[in-house]
This record gives sequence, structure tokens and C-alpha cells, in this order.
Amino acid sequence: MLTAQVFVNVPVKSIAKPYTYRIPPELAQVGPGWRVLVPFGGRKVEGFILATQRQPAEALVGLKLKDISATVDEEAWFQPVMLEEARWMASFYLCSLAEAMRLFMPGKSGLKITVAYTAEDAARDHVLLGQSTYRALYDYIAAHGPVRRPQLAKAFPAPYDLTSCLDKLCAYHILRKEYEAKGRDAARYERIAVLQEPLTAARRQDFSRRKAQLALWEYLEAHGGSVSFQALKAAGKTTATVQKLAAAGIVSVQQRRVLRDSYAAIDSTQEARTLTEEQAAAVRAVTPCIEQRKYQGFLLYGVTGSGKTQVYIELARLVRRAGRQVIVLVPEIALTGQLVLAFKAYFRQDIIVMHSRLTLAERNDAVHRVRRGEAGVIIGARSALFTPAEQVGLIILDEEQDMSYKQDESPRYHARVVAEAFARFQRAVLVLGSATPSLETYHRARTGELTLLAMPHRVGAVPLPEVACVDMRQELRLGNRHIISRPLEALIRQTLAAHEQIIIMLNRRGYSTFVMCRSCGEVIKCPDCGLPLVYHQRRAPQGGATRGLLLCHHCDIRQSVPDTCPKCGSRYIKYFGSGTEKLEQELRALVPEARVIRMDRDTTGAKFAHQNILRRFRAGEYDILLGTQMVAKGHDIPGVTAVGIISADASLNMPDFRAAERCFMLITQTAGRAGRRVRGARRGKVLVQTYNTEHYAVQCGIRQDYAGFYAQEIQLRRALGYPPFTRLIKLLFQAESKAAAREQAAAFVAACRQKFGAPADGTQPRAEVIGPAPALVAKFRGTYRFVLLIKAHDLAAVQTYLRSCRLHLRTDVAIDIDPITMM
Ligand SMILES: Nc1ncnc2c1ncn2[C@@H]1O[C@H](COP(=O)(O)OP(=O)(O)OP(=O)(O)O)[C@@H](O)[C@H]1O
Ligand SMILES: [Zn+2]
Repeated sequence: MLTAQVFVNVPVKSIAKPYTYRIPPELAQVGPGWRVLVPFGGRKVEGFILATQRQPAEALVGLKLKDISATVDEEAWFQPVMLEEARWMASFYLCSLAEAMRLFMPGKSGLKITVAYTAEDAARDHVLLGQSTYRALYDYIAAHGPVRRPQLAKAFPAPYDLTSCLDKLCAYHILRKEYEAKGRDAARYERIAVLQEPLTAARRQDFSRRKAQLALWEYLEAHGGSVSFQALKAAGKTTATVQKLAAAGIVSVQQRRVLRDSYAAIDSTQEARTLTEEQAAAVRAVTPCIEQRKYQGFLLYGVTGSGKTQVYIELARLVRRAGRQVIVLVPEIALTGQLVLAFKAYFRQDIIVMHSRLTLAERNDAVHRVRRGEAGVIIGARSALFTPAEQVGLIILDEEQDMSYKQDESPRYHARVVAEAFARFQRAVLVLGSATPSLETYHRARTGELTLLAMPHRVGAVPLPEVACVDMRQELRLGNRHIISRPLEALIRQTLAAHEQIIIMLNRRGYSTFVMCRSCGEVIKCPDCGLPLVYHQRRAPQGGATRGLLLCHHCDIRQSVPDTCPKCGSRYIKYFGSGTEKLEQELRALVPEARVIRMDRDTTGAKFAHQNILRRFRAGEYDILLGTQMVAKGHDIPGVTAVGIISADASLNMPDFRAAERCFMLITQTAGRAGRRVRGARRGKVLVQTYNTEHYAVQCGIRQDYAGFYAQEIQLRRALGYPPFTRLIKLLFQAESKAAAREQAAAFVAACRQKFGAPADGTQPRAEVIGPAPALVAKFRGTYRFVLLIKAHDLAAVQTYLRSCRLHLRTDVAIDIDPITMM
């Protein structure tokens, strides 16, 4: 008898193990990697088959195995390499295998399961049906065939106790509950005419009097033998003619799945270009690894505007020519329209773009295009890593330092780490690209774990911009309390006068960053998470003033603005700190003639909002683009000659060892948008407003001196034992009382120190533990949260230890390997 080990797709940690099911004879085709429907705890749920086994019937006696109910797809969803990858994810990130496998499915669960009730005919005369309440329900269901719950709820409204009546009738087998699983992907089909017989001279003779049919036959011959009805109609062929040829057996009418490609309409062209010497050298270095089909990791370290995209494209072409697939990861797909366009110019329809705003159906269609071999270049944000592609030859991470490569819910994976693991499984080449590589990556390139490919010059020998800084303490002394300093104001005016464009970055959205009572000092905070609420000023649709609202940037709670202090009742409520809304207002007042557009999370809610803003700015419809770090990401806009960076150093005050790195990168990346096409002796101009003019992150940022920054930062990291010299693991303990949360965390700290504390032989401990400390969000919706941080010299040893403590099965503990925030 055939049995299967099935992992059920249910988000509960305690059932994180496979269950055995019987494979009924009619489903004998299933094997490892198939998605199936199985009965589980009185319901039907989706499951994944891990393995199948043939066992003698005697061995199963008394086990009461249930049958697999149905299959979900026509083939295995998980190829063997994907199962391997999922297993690796689960073991590395200490999540359940189901959690890891869910990542590989568009929409997490491909299934929508509905319940319908049917009346058992044989139970027509059951004694229970003597009662009129039951009788009415039974008769209704008998008359209407399988009936779904919502329809019953309408027919039998309260006070009728539908739930208990249904339960009872089902328990006595008078009604039958049926589960219906539907793929959520709502596949669309079209009719096509497929030619069955070649058009010979003799046949042409036969049809000489049937002109329309002959014309259709010729048309089909000329168009590859299969054409959709829609296309035939457009070509003036009627359905009646098709039917006649079908009746004669010359064509067959078939259904074909229509795969929506939301990027099909986007087209771009590109004249052939010659690579710069630096680009060509980079391509040459990678080529042998692609040919040999072996894993190797590269860091493409190219300054802003050095043409990294073109290197990606050349490498991707090599891989596609070898018949393998390419995954290109970008931090935020909405902000990377230009990269997509550049790829489109070379790969046309051979691309799928995985976009968070695609509908599930569009996503499924995209995946099918890859599976059918219709597309082999997959572009998307971190989740694109999990696209079911079996022959990946190249994985590229553009802007590899970007924080959005980290997923902040379980499994808390980092796309850079996963990409490397997958590249090894698939024997693919890994290319990490950046102008400001993460310290971890650059360090690995220095030690030879990654091969360094450097492109120190901009394309066309355009110089890097000239960056200066404005000391905001000095501005304050001079009596300027505005967000915009006088030098920046001058730069704005200069740029406008030259009919050029400027980008201004302020990395805080909203109007005022916090609201405080001046009488008692109370800061208004989010009731759920305790973080200060941010004041947003919403403009009324027809102009005129509206009262804004208070918003929590952590959990999106909205509140109206109080008239008086919630604590002391005072009316002296004041707004502090400036966000992009206020900056926009100030800019409009300062240079009313300028055309200003803002890009932050509040102006980009609609489907293609980012693209539209960038397109219009690029087309010269605006003079000033202002916004959060969104305006800093990789944009290549010819008209931009100047950039203003407002309080780049805000992040320096964060209690986080990466604060300096973030500050440096933000300055360098934002500055890198300026003067990418200037000619002659000109250079782009950048002004950085700061309160920390002497800080090395600011100083190196101003010089765009990555090497200098790295040299200083790496010393600190070494001295303090932070990455890249250790790997971090953050554990978050949650409990309903503060004492319990702290105690749980403290007990674990003690256990950890016991295990890893100073070894007797005086060697370096394999791990150090810091904490516990209250989390940044110390209390969230009634649960208290404490964090502890493990600095691991031996990551695998710590992972093994956590597993042996069964920490990964606890729902009150969140495990974060390689966290990007410390609190
Ligand atoms: N070989 C080439 N010949 C001519 N133009 C090129 C060539 N390679 C790239 N370019 C152009 O140079 C510009 C900069 O390239 P790209 O945007 O890829 O830079 P980048 O290295 O990704 O920079 P950033 O790190 O700022 O995103 C683009 O406009 C691109 O079209
Ligand atoms: Zn909140």
C-alpha cells in the first residue's frame, strides 16, 4: 500500500511535523513535491508531500490512516531542488518546514476551500426529521443540491440556530459536508484553432470552391498552425468558417490557458552599446563560471552611475543563451522601473516581473510562464527568489546593502543569505551589486570569499558630484529656524535658474514627527505599541484647511488630534520635528514658482504611483522631487544636477551598531543621483545638512569615500565583536506580564552563558549574550516584549543549541537570525 508523508499548510508551530496519509489508487501518480488536499482535524487543508513509501498492508493495521483527498496541481509543485532549499530554510532560520514551503507558493496558500452541504437521500425518513426545525433545513438542502453556508445563512436567519442544526444533522449522517477546493488563481482560458492537416496542392484543389475555408487554412499555415479565436476574428475570419474546417477534421478547437503578463505592454528599445572597459572586464571575470556551471560569488562594487545594470544584462544574456534562468532581485520593484525597462529592451517577453501589487492571478500566470519555459528572466523583490525555476544559472542582487532584503516576519530571512545558499544548491553564479556594499559583503570580498569586481568610474568619464556640508548648528546661531538652510536655498534657486532639476531627501514622512504637551512634557503615543505618534496634515480635496491626524508609523493606528493634553488637560500642545509634508509646504512658500512633487509612502498608495511620479519628473514636468529615502534609490535622471540631503544624520542617534553605516550609505546613495550626465568641466552639486559635521560617517559620505569609511568602521566592528566578525541572533520573548517576559528572557540568557560562556581551555567563547532589555516596542497590544542578542562566533553551534532547547517550537519567542534592527 502506498503512503505519503504530508506536511499540512497550517500556521501552527506545534503541528510542525509530517503526517502519514494513504494514497488512494486513483491518485497513484503523486510523489514528493506534490500539493494535495488532506483531511485534517475535521477540515480539509492543503498539504505538501515530502516523501512516499510503499508499505505492506499489515504494517498499517490499526493506524487508521486517512486518504489523501485530491491533488491541487497537475504536476509536482516542488522540484527536488526546491524541497532541498525549503529544508535548508527551515533548518537555518529555525522555522517550520511548512513556513519555508509556503514561501514558494504565490499567495502563500494556493487554495480556497469552501464547504457545501448535501442531503443524504437514504436518511429521508430519519426520526430526527420529525422535528420541524430539522425538516425545514433538510428539505431546503435536498431541493437546492449542494448548498454553501452563506446561502443557508440567508435562508435560515437568526433566531434559527443554523450552526448547531447543521452539526447535529451531520453527526447523524443526515447531511453530508463536502469540501471543495478551488485554485485561487482564477485561470483564464481562450479558444484556439489548431491545424491538424498540412495544406497540400491536392487539398488546395479540393477546397478551390470553398474560398473562405481555404483562406483560413492558408492563414493558419502562415501563422504557425495555432491561432486564437480572438486573433482570427481580428484578421476577418469568422467563427463559422473555423467550425466548418473543424467539422472536416482539418482544425481542432482547443482551450488554452491565457497567461496575463502585466508588463507585456511595456516596451523599450536600446541601441546596441559597447561596454566600457570596466564593464567588459567584469563580464569577462564572471563568464568562465557561467560556462562551467559552478557556484561562485562576486561583488560588483561600482560607484553610482558606473553602469552596473549593463553588466547584469550582459551576464543574463550569457546565462539565457546557455538555456538557464536568471533571477534579478531589486530592493523595491516599484522604485526600479528603469532597471525593468533596461532588461525589457534586451529580453522582451522573456521576462516576468514579480510585483507586490500584482493580483494573485497575475502572479500565478507569471509563475506558469516560467514553468512553461516562456520566460527565463525573473525580476522582483526578495520573494522572487522563491519562484519555481529549476535551472537557475545566475542570481543578481542589485543594491545588496538595502535593508528591504530582510523579511520582518517569520521566517525572518535575508535575501542575500538565501540567494547565496540557493545559488550553491543550483550551481549558479551569485552577483551582489552596490556602490556602497554592506560591511559584511565587502569584508568577504577582501578575504576572498567573494570575488571583487570594481568599477571605480562613472560611464562616459562623468565625474562624481561635488559634495559640501552645511553645519545646522551654525544656521541656528545665525537665526535660521527653517528646514532649508541658506546655502541649500541658494542651490535650489541656482538650479531652477539653469532650468535643471533637484532632488531633496528628508527621511521622515508626515508633517511633525511628534506631538508634546508643553505644560507637562507628555508626548502623545500609540496606545498599541507606545511609539510617538506622527502628525500628518491632510489637505482637504477642495483646498481649505482640515485638521490633520495622528498616525503610528509602526502599526498604522490613526487618531484625531486632541485639543487638550490627554494627561494634564492643558491646551498648550505643540508640534516638533519636521517631515516631508512640512518640507513640501516650506518649499512651496520659499520658491512658489517651482513645480514640486513629493514621493513618500503617503503619495504612492496607488498601483503605479511610484512609476508615474518618476516618469513625470524625468520628463521635466517638475523641477523639484522631494521625498524620503525612496528618492535615493538608483534613479538615473539626466536633468538632475543637484541634490539636497536634509538631516542625513538623524539615524546616527539610533542605538544600533549599523547607525554609522546607514548614515554613510544614505548620503552616498542620495548624492549619487546628481550630475550623472553633466558635460565638460561641470560636476553635480550636493549639499548635506547636518548637526554632526565631524562624524566620520558624514565626512566619508561627503567625500564619497567608501574605502575610508570601511577602514574606520571595520575597526570598530572588530573591537566590539559585531558583524562581519560575528553573526547575530536576536530573540524576542513575549508574555502577558512584564515580569514573566523578563524572567523568561533572563533564564535563557543564563542558560546560554552556561553553555557558551568562557571555555575552560581559555579559548574564545563561541557566543556572547547581551541582554535582556525591553524591546523598542516594549509592549504591543497587551504583551510585554524583551529582547536578547547573541553574538555568535560559531553560528551553527548556536542554531543547534536553540533547536535543542526547542525554542523554535515556542510561540512566545521570535527568532531572528542576522537581524537588521537590534531592539
Ligand atoms: N556601456 C555604456 N555605454 C553608454 N551608456 C551606458 C553604458 N552602460 C551604462 N550606461 C548608462 O549609464 C547610466 C548609469 O548606469 P546605471 O544606472 O546602470 O548605473 P549604476 O551603476 O546602477 O548606478 P547606481 O548605483 O547609481 O544605481 C545609465 O543611464 C546607463 O544607461
Ligand atoms: Zn503603534
